[in-house]
Amino acid sequence: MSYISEKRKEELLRRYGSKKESNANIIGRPGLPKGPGSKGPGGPRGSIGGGKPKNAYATINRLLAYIGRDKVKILFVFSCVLVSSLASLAGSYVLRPIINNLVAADRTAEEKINNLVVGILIMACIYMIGVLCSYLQQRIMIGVSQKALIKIREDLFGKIQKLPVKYHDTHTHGDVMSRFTNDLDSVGEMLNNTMSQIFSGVLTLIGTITLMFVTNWILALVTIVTVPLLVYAGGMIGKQSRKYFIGQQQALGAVNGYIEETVTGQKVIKVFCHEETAMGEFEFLSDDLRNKQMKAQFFGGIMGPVMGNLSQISYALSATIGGILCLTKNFDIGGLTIFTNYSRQFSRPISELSMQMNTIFSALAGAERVFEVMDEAPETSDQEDAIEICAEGNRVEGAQLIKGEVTLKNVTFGYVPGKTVLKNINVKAKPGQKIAFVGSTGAGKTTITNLINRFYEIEEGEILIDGINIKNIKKDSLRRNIAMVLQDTHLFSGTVRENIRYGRPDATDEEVITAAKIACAHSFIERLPQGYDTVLEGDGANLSQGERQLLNIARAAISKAPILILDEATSSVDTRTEKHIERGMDQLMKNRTTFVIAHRLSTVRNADQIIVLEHGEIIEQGTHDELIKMGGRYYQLYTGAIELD
Ligand SMILES: Nc1ncnc2c1ncn2[C@@H]1O[C@H](COP(=O)(O)OP(=O)(O)OP(=O)(O)O)[C@@H](O)[C@H]1O
Repeated sequence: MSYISEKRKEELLRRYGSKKESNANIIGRPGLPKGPGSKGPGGPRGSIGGGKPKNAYATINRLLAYIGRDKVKILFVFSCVLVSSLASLAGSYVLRPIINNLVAADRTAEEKINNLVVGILIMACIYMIGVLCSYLQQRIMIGVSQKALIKIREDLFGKIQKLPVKYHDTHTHGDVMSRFTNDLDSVGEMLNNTMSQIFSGVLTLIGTITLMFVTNWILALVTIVTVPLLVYAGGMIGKQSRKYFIGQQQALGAVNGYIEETVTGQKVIKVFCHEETAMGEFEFLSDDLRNKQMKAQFFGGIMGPVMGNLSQISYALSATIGGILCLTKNFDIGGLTIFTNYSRQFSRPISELSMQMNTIFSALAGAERVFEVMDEAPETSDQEDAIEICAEGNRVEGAQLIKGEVTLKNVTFGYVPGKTVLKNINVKAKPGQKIAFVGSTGAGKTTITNLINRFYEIEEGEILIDGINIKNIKKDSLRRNIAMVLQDTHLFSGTVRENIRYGRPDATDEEVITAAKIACAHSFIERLPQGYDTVLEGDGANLSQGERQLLNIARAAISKAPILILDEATSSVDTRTEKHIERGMDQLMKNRTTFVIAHRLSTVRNADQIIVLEHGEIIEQGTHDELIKMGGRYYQLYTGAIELD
């Protein structure tokens, strides 16, 4: 194992442990072992931070609202829990007359056997009813909780679709994913088992104590003395196991986060020969997980034995005092037998409830994280009088026809308050014109395009399309009229044809091919094994970066939007291909108002206007020839006197 400094160790734990909570879900997550008699699938599996929920009461109410949609079924489930808990208590209670009958001196052997058979049959019936109710309760509850969970998942997914781009820009994918996986999992586990287990536990506890008092109040008082001890021990062990369980989940998150990063970064690791370092760091994180896991599993595992042993104290006490009462106070043997049974049983619900606290806490914390997303402000909704727009080639009834003139008037914008990214931007693009933005990295080029399609709202200035403020246009309609080719090429799982058609779902097969031809993608698609029907895997991993980009261009080409935004659209195709698709691009841009962002200045030479941005401000503006004549920044960039940095 290669040497890892203490500082790096701390860094690994901090960085990966808190980074991607979702990662805890990549590889199986061990839960705590089952509590004694627990019906659940193990300990809590909440989110890593699964500490205490912040507002448990409100969260429970919201969860109940989801579950409460099936009121009748819930009522039935609780009735079943009630009957099965009573059956388990009554089953033991029947033992009393059976034993008393067996030890009675005034009965014949035949009478004893008859009574025994009847007693056993009654007992069997009671237990059968209990088993049936447990089965029904389990089946129905799973149905109800799964339905509630699906609804929560749908609501969450629906909300994600409505969140503004800003939300996705400020939250890691891992964080969003973890709400769908870890957090919803732990909520599901609680809904599946915990609710009915708590109810059954409380009922069994109350029932056992009541029957103990009914059987013999003196013995009951003796047994009750041990309750505080049981509650204290259960609480203490539960607290410890909760603490170590969170540590275990964090360590697991760290291991999985490290795996994810090294698997996705395999090429870079190989290029820089970091294999051994990666192995060493992984072993360190793995060891840390093992240590924390051992503690978590230990505390999870000792709950049952400790509670069991403590309940032996009350068992021994009640057996001794009960024996004395039998001899001196006419206490019946049957009564003593069932009492000792109850005193043995009675620690079970307490330890079960203590174990459930882990699941409940992590599930409520998970539910809170889910509801947190649901409560996020959605994208600003359209104004009531917002209008629809359409272009000549794609007329929509009732929509205002636009030609595609785009005007930015005194636009000032910042992503975060106090940090201005764009300062007083004024641009006027006439219909069909090509406007190019050039400038160094971080100058604000992409930001301008983010504002035109309202990914972000501007505070100062206005953006107009054919004189209409974009705030007065329905967002859907606005975006339908702006086609974009983004820097990051994203393709969906599906065929090449489906991916191109994403730009306009009602496009015909011929239109798909025409669009591909415009983007110069047709010839490479033809060479694919199934041509247009080739299925793309994992974001188009079976294509080259340039080919992916050509599909993105085809997707924009198929749309009939009058405004086009090309953000580094040809950056990932080689110069030869770029030359090749130039003609296609010209055709794509024909009759469309186009905004081009390009690092290669040769591609923007023929633009109607070139806008040079520096630190969010326009420093030069004009045609290529004008700017060259001016001999300023653009001239320097173009002649290579300075480079874009
Ligand atoms: N979502 C965001 N939140 C906060 N700041 C951002 C965000 N996106 C961009 N920025 C900042 O805004 C500034 C302009 O970014 P922008 O992406 O517009 O630059 P660009 O000119 O397109 O750069 P490049 O040529 O590298 O793509 C940068 O300083 C960047 O750090």
